[in-house]
Amino acid sequence: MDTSEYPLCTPHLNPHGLEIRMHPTKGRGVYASRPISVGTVVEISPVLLFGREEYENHGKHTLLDHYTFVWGNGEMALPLGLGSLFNHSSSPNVNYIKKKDMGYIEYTAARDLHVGEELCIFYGPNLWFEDSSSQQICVDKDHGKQGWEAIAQLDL
Ligand SMILES: C[S@@+](CC[C@H](N)C(=O)[O-])C[C@H]1O[C@@H](n2cnc3c(N)ncnc32)[C@H](O)[C@@H]1O
Repeated sequence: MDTSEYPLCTPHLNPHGLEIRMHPTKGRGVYASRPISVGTVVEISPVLLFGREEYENHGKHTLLDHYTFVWGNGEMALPLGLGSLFNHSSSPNVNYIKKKDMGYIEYTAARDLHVGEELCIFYGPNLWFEDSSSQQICVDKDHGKQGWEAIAQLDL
């Protein structure tokens, strides 16, 4: 994914001082500028929903496919706000829960977070890119069928 056109740091208003910064290999990511305690709700992202047909015929053939979460019943959800910018970690420091009835995703600190630390979520076991945080090579050649869909299996 080419993120070279983005600035190194993007202004963002967040009550916990989260910042959007450019990581050398992962692209943009979300970082703590202040200490954050375990259990803090760090972000609430309303979602933009795509129906099964629209996503199958259009969305999944675009950049959207790097950002959408499986929502259920064939629907896919694009988090608006910081929710689209959390990178993946196999040992995430942020948990999330899909509030399907309310149409948003809530992200919570899984442990105490330190200044300068990147906030990451777990995308699932089937990645479509090389995970540069763990140095593990884990490329799914058929990510259109898996990738984010693995998150639905976890469905917190
Ligand atoms: C939801 S986006 C996250 C925000 C993205 N970094 C950006 O700048 O728009 C998912 C994409 O970020 C990149 N990414 C996320 N986690 C990564 C990781 N651990 N290692 C390498 N790339 C990662 C991959 O290109 C992936 O398709």
